[in-house]
Amino acid sequence: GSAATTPGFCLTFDHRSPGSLQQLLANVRTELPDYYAPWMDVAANLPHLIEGHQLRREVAKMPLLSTQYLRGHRQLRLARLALGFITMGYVWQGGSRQTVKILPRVLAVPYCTISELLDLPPILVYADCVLANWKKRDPCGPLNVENLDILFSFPGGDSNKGFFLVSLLVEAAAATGIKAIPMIINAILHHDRCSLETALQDVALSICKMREAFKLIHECVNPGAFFRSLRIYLSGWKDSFLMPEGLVYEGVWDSPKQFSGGSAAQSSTLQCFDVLLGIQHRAAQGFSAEYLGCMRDYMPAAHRAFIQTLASGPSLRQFVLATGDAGLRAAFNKCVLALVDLRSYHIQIATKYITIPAGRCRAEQQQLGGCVHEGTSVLSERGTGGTGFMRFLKVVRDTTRKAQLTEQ
Ligand code: HEM
Ligand SMILES: Brc1ccc(-c2csc3nccn23)cc1
Repeated sequence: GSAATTPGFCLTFDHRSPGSLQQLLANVRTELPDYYAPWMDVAANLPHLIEGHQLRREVAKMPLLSTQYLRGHRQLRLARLALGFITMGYVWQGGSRQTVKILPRVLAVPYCTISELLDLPPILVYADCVLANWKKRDPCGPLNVENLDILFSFPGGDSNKGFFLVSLLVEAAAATGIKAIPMIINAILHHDRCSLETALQDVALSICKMREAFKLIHECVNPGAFFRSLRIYLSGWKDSFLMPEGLVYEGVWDSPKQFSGGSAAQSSTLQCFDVLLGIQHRAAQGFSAEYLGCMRDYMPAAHRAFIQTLASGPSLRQFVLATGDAGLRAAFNKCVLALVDLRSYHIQIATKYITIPAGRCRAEQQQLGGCVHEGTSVLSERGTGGTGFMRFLKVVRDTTRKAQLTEQ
């Protein structure tokens, strides 16, 4: 791997290490030993079982399997992915009206055992359903929408696939920018302005490519399907009015536990670029600064460690300012502005896919007098037409914009 080696400060990419950022691109193994067929069959059939109201019956028939036959990081990630989808389906299959308060032991025991081994919370996270939920149709083919498929899905049809795969492609576009980070740290430690400027240009280009990949969302995700179905399943049970105590993990803990619903604040790449550029997000409308920080506990341990190491390393901002070099300042600001553009584009997407359908849904509600079930994930702002998360997204975008370096 590439490493910035100096006493006391070492940033490495070990392509072999589990959870490395490169793991995103390595083909996830799509099969486990047959012994785990009961999990894989239910997870692979989830939309059908949920729509047919058979999921609970299927889970009741499940044997309590041992996790000892899982070999290595990839199999643990795949087993966790399958159990995560089943768990979310099991809790939310009845919408917000009949939520489940107890996760049966045949799911809870192995799910918590594997989550403990992977140092991840026993709830579906971004690293599961975006980073590990894909396979190439043709293993030798390219990493693009035509040659990719997701492994597991919730009800909501192809919009699931679109949402998860487009997020994956945005992450994949970030890879070159992430790889430039050790070079940036190295260049700072060696006062090498030329290499630093080149590496910053790589980061800016990579973030522009992320925005390009983002455009695929329009042809791959249908707003209505997304808003109505998928987002409920990403909801969590922390500070949730639907599950005020949280979820009982039967056979694991005897009191209910709370865990946050899925959020892309769990994406390590955006948090890496924020830390690299010294962008600190402070409290914003309902989402406190620690919200972004807490979400690091919902990332793979290797990603969390990488961000921590980056945050404790030399400050790029201070270095660029100290040189007083206009070229470096310009290269730095190009990275910041690329991030602002990406977040602005993302806000347009969130408006099209949540705020507008939410408004339409509320109008229907008023006519029908009924009340559509609302999840509790940030993707499904209750009743407020999404002002909560929208303000959060705008504050994060505006904080990014303020991070530009001005002439001292
Ligand atoms: C239909 C498409 C999408 C919708 C409706 C959507 C909606 C949202 C919402 C509501 C939030 C704020 C709450 C939260 O963290 O979950 C959010 C955050 C976020 N989303 Fe998405 N999103 C979409 C696609 C994407 C894609 C493709 C990416 C690419 C990686 C992405 C990256 C992020 C990031 C990084 C955050 C955290 C806030 C930030 O760092 O700016 N989103 N999104
Ligand atoms: Br779990 C889970 C967590 C996050 C996401 C996701 C991918 S892109 C995006 N913006 C907001 C959320 N989000 C999907 C599943």
